[in-house]
Amino acid sequence: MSSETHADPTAGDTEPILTVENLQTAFYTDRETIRAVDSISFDVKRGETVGIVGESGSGKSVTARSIMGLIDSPGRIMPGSSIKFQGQELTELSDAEYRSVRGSGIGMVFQDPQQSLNPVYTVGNQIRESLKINRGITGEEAVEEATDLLEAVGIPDAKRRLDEYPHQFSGGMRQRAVIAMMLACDPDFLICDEPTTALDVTIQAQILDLLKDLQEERNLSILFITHDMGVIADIADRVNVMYAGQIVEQAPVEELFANPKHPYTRALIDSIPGEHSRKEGLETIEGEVPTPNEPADHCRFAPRCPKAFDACENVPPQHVSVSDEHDHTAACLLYPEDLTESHRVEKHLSLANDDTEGDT
Ligand SMILES: Nc1ncnc2c1ncn2[C@@H]1O[C@H](COP(=O)(O)OP(=O)(O)OP(=O)(O)O)[C@@H](O)[C@H]1O
Ligand code: NI
Repeated sequence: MSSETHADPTAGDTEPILTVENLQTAFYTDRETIRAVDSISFDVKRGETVGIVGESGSGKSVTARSIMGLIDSPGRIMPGSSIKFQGQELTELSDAEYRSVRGSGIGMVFQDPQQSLNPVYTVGNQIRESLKINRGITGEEAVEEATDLLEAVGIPDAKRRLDEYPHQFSGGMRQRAVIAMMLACDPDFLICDEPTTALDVTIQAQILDLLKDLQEERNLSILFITHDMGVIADIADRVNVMYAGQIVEQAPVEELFANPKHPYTRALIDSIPGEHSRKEGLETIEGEVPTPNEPADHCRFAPRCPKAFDACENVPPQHVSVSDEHDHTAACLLYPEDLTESHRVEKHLSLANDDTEGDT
């Protein structure tokens, strides 16, 4: 079950543009069922940047691909999952309807710009093609619009560079060109999956600044995916921390860094290079994310958790509020802190039962 939102109903702008509820995406391989995304819920409001952070294999990209309608066999979005974009249920769309959402409503920027650019066409050609298909703009008007877009993403000498091929662009400029191509669809929503991971830190900072500027100018909503807590601190308004297919903590960004609650979040923060580590000393997290190939009837982080106790192995932690002031939840049997251990365990068990009843 999702937590109640406390948004002021009169404040139209705080209405979510994207609401993901109970999203489950599984891959059915010969050997096992991989629950890559295992019942996650979060939303994104207009004009804000929501982050998803977690180590490799935690399910970040599968979440993005699920929203974009890009899950192919042997993957499947399970019944009971809901992805609402601007009020429209995306999980029920036909392929053709989904293509039109991708062409106008939602744009996606990947880590590797090559994935979005075709090496045999000039950059200008590709932007003009997108303008034609998605907005019906052609001819001289398209050339002008394409030039404006390259300028908007900070590519110098834009008019000339329209005639160049992707390989003539540096990595950072190529990623800017991809962002320009996404903007050609005039999207309301941008999903960025590790867009700066392949770039060196200076260029990375420039791209993050560009995204912030574009967001402000165009009132874009952004879902930003990264494994890098430093990048999250820089760009996100609210953060979802993901582990083995599940969201383990949700909070506004300052609150998350000031008061991290889930032991996994603490470990992630402590592993930021240069951050002086906490007394409890978890500078790096030992081990790796397990493949989520079993039902989540326990805490998947327990084997790596310094605070785990017996119940963590057989009780599925549920999201509980961990702050009086902020919209901040953690799925961990250590909370709510003011209860005794046995009462906490009881509370999580009862929330888990409510949840399965709600699903049937
Ligand atoms: N096509 C597929 N077939 C089988 N399993 C898959 C497939 N795609 C993803 N998975 C599995 O889903 C899980 C989540 O993968 P995902 O790519 O979403 O992780 P991620 O958080 O994006 O990691 P990274 O930081 O490495 O990009 C992994 O266990 C992965 O092996
Ligand atoms: Ni990924």
